[in-house]
This record gives sequence, structure tokens and C-alpha cells, in this order.
Amino acid sequence: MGRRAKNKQGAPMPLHDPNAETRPSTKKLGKRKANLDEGDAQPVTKKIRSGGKDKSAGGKAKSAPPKKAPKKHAAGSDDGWEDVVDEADLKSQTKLLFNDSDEDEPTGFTGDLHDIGSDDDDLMLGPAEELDLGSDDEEDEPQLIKRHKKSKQSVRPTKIIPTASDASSSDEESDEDGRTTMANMEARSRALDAEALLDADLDADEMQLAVEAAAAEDDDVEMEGEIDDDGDAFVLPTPQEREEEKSVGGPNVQLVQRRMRECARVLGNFKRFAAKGRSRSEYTDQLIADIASYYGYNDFLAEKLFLLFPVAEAIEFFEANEVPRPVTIRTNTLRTRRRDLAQTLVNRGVTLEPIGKWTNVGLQVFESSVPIGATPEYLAGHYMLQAASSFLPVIALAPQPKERILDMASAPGGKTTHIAALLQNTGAVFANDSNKHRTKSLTANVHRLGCKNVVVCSYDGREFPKVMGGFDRVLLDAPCSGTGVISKDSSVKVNKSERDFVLLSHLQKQLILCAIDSVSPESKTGGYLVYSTCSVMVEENEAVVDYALRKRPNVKLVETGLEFGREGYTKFRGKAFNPAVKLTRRFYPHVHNMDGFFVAKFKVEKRAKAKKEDEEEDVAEDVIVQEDGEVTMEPKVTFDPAEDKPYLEEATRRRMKAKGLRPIPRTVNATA
Ligand SMILES: C[S@@+](CC[C@H](N)C(=O)[O-])C[C@H]1O[C@@H](n2cnc3c(N)ncnc32)[C@H](O)[C@@H]1O
Repeated sequence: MGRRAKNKQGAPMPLHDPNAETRPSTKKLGKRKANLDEGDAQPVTKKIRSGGKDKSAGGKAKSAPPKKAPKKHAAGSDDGWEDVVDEADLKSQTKLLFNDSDEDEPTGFTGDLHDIGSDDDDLMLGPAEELDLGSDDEEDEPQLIKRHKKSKQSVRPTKIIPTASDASSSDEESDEDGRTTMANMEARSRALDAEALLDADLDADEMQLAVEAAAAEDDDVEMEGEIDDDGDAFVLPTPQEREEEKSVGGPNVQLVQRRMRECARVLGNFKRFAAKGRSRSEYTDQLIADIASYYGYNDFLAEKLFLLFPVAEAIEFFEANEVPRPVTIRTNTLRTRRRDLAQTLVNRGVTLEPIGKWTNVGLQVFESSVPIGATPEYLAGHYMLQAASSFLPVIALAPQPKERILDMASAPGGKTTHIAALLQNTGAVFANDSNKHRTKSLTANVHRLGCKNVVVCSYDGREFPKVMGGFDRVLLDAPCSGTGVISKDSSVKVNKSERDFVLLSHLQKQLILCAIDSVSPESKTGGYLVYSTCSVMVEENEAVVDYALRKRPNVKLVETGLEFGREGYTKFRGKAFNPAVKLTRRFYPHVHNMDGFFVAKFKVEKRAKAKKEDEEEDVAEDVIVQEDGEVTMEPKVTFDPAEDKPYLEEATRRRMKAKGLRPIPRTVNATA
């Protein structure tokens, strides 16, 4: 499969840039030179790149910050940090940590930061029942073992953009030569951010700009498009030429890049730029084919993903999948506080900062001179290596102390342990996963993080609520295609077919009904279900939610409570969903610098109440649960006693007459 020639994504955006959702890129494109730093022309199907730009891959790598004690920070600052502990406290805490940790633990994670985030689960193979649908973005077993799978993303750019939501002043200059402390860390991160942005003259931007410039119909826009080195204008190949091209092993990289830019430009303003006699679909087909070969997708998935977005944005999405997401950790509040954890890790040579204002437990790791998956704090369960997107469903679930919670598909337990922490080890979390093997890492994480309120079990989620029901809240972090986490698992690019999506959607629909039925509508504090996936596909997200709304009239969608994220689709390629689906939230790598993710939150109400509401709204249908558990809508059978009274009287009279009795006199207006 084709690989990109170099790491060309623009500067990674902040983890959630609140403005990003509403802004498509606003930059303008000039004509772009063919990319010449990729060596000689070569077929796209060859591996080309490994290192990325010098600067990003290594040129700017800073040495680990000196391990001096950091300055004490102002108490209660509102910069995203809590108070910083005294050095003395820190020492005693570190000592404690060593005491806590099991000295017999196998030593050392030997990989780099990026290795930690990789996920070696098999996703979609075979029918739904047989699948190991372990797509997730959390750590499995404690991260002591170097992961084997190395994709091209294994070269982590040193610059991971800090959170714009936390950025405040631009006048704090970073002091490259001095030590990194809690006080200057943010300023340094911002400086890196600014540098990264300056460096961002990359392909995705350029293609984006091509489209925008075209759409703007600006007079300055070059009408004729790109002229190649031989002075030839771009000509869209005919289907026959494409076939010929394929037969000789595909086009060279420069040609593909140029064609992608040109097709994007034309599709940005078709009327103006299309060649006479060529259709929009010809340009679209060519662009999709080139995306597939350039980024290494199968044609089916390339098209499916392409169709999710406007042209320029689609390219940004594909580009974002080529770059790893920031390494993030979640503080385990059962064991420590974020400021204490941060302080300790800083002293070990880790550069980090709070992820953003939307979470008070997350930290983004920029650099580390120690393996972040094998620090004493890690082993002592002070944090979980967890993708930022994985915080979202638990924030939406908002578990309350003392509640009973079901995590229906929970291994390896990133979200389970987060829920347990929010419950402050009260109540109970039933952490289920159908894959027994995966429950081992779940159990290991539960122990490491000191969760005492978790019960691990292994059922097919579809057996709930028969196994157990009446939960205050249920999380269904469903098995999915993993199309939101391609940067972590590039095998998704080639191993998904139409059948996979049909089966997955089917399984997700079955699971969501069982999840709904496991929620107690009578819960005093809850009565909620959160459905999430790390997929960007509509059939795994909005279509599943829409199905649940149709099949269970006693549920309604409510706000997720998440501060950002794009609204779910209410219409998609000819399909219309319940308008309330707008309340669901989508997250994207190219917009939020997070894994692609989807979150929906439902309130479950009593069935009787739901029926009553239906009647009030004059809904002429009833919910019928069939023997096989299928729920259908059927016309209501109504009975009006006043209307039937004369008929009943007449029947009584006839019966009395037949028995030789004197019938009761007819009442006025009685029907004869
Ligand atoms: C996205 S992962 C869950 C990640 C987990 N929530 C976390 O945060 O660590 C999906 C999980 O669903 C499990 N699974 C697949 N089919 C299932 C089923 N029918 N019932 C229950 N779990 C299932 C897989 O084994 C996998 O662990």
C-alpha cells in the first residue's frame, strides 16, 4: 500500500480548539510547486517516507528538561493547574510511590511515547457474533512491554500542540536554555506551538486552499491550474488512461499529488474550472482513487470516508490520519491529584500540561526522558494512559457517587476506571466484556488503579438485562470499525469492507436496545445511557441512535454536556434521522486533534409514562415486544365504554329474552 512521502500534516491543532469546529480553514492557496523533496518519481505503491520533516521528526527535539525542583506555583491559579505541592511533600510522596509499587513488576517499557498508544486488537473479522471487536484507544495490560506494531506514525513529531483553550498571554517568551518548570512550561509549549504553526506549509493546507480559492472565484485565482515542469497544463485522465496507468504499476507520487490538488481545485468550483465535457463524478472518482493510493486505503473505505466531508475537509481528515494524536494521560483521582502527579512527572523529565479546561484530570505529554508507561507513578496506578477522546463518554455519563453503573463493553478498562474514580470508589461498576481474554487487562487495570467498586464479568452484552438490570447509568462504548483511530491502527485502511459495516451496525443496534433495557427508569439520580464509538461512520453512529429512538419510544436524546464537538448528522446522503440526533456529538482528528469519536446520551423513561405521552400526542401506534425480543410498532386498539354502552345493553336484552325473562327497557338513544 502506498505511503505518503513525508509527514506533511500542518501543525497539529490543540486538543480541542473551540474555534476549529466552526471554521473551515481560511488560508488561500497559491500555485504550489510539485513536491520535489521526495526523490525521483516512483510508483505510489512503494513505501516512501519514514522520518517526516527534519524539524518535526528530530531537528527540534529538545533535550529532557533538567531535573531541578520546580518553582512553587501560585495557589489556586486559574491557568488549568491546581496548586503545586511543596518539594518536601513531593519527596515523601515519591517515596511512598516506590513503597506502593510492586518491586517484582517486570521492568520497563522500552518503547517510545507513540508505542504506548497503539492498539493491537483485531477489529472486524467474520460475522458479528464471532468478532473480536476490540477497537479501543486505551492501554491494555500495564504498558511494560514494547508494542510490536510500528506504523509509519511511529516517528512521533516532537511538537504536539498545547491547548489553545488554556493559552492566555503571548508575551511570555519561552527560555529554551533554562529549565522547564511548572511556571514556564505553558509558555514553552506555546512557543513550540507558534513555531509549529509557522512550519505548516503542508499539503493538506494547500489542497484546502486550492478548493477555497476556487470557491471564492477570486480574480487572482489561476484559472488554468497548475503547469507541470514540462510546461503542460493538467488534463484529467480518461478511464482508459487510468486503466493503462494501473497496468504499469500506478502513477508516480508527484503526478498523484498534482492530480489531487487539481481535482480538489476543480471540485471547489466545478462550473468555472472543469474541463469541457468532463463530469463532476469523473473528477471525484479520480480524486478518490488517488486518495486511496496515496494514503494507502482500499477504494471502498477511501470513498466512504471521503463522502463524509466537503472535498477540502476530506483531505484534511486523511492527512490527520497520517499523524499520531497527542499522548495524554488521565490522573487517577483515587490515588493522587493532577497537580501532584504533574509535579512528580515534571521532576522525572516529563514535559506536560493540562489537556484543556474541559477536563480537570487530563494531562498532555509533550516530551519525556522516561518511559511514560513504566514510571513508578504509572505502576502505582496514579494515572492511565488514555486518549483524550476517551474521556468524553465518561464525562457525558456523569456518574454520581453510590450509583450502580454498567459498562457493557469495557475492556481494557480506561473508561471503567474513570467511572470508578468519579464514583469515588462508592456504588458499583459492573465492567463487562464479551472477550474473556481482554478482561485480563481490564482486571489488571482495575487493580493497578485501586478501584474497589468494580465487578468484572464476561457476557455477551446482548444478554443484558437478563443477566442483571436496573442500573442507574449504562455506558455502551460499542465495538466498532475503528475508523476514528486510523492514526493508531493503519490496518483499518485496508481491512474493512461493506459487509463489516453492515454487521457492525447490526450488532450495535442489538447492543443499544439491551443497554437501554438495562437502565432503570426509576433511578432517583440517573436513568441515563451513553452510547459511544471510535468510528466516524454514520451507520455506526447516528443510524444506531436513530434506530434506538424508533424502537424504544421511552428514550429520548439529551445534551451530552460536552463543551465542544460537532453536531451529529440529521440527514446524510438521502437518509433523514430523528431531528434530535443533532444532540449527539462528533469529534474529529483534523478538527479537535483527537481520535475520531462519537457520543450520544439518552434519558430512559418509564414505559408506561412513555405510552401515556404517546396517547396524549395522539400517536396511533403501540410498542409491542415480540417473543423474540423484537420491538415493533402496531396500531393502537382502543376501547371507548360510552360508545359501546348501547350495544352492550342490547346484547343483555337479547340474552334475557332468550332465557324467558322480561328484558330491561331500552334507555333513551339506545341503538336497536
Ligand atoms: C471499544 S472497545 C471498549 C473499550 C473500553 N470501553 C475502554 O474504555 O477501555 C469495545 C469492546 O467491546 C467488546 N465486545 C465486542 N462485542 C461485544 C459484545 N457482544 N458484548 C460485549 N462486549 C463486546 C470487545 O471485546 C471490546 O473490548
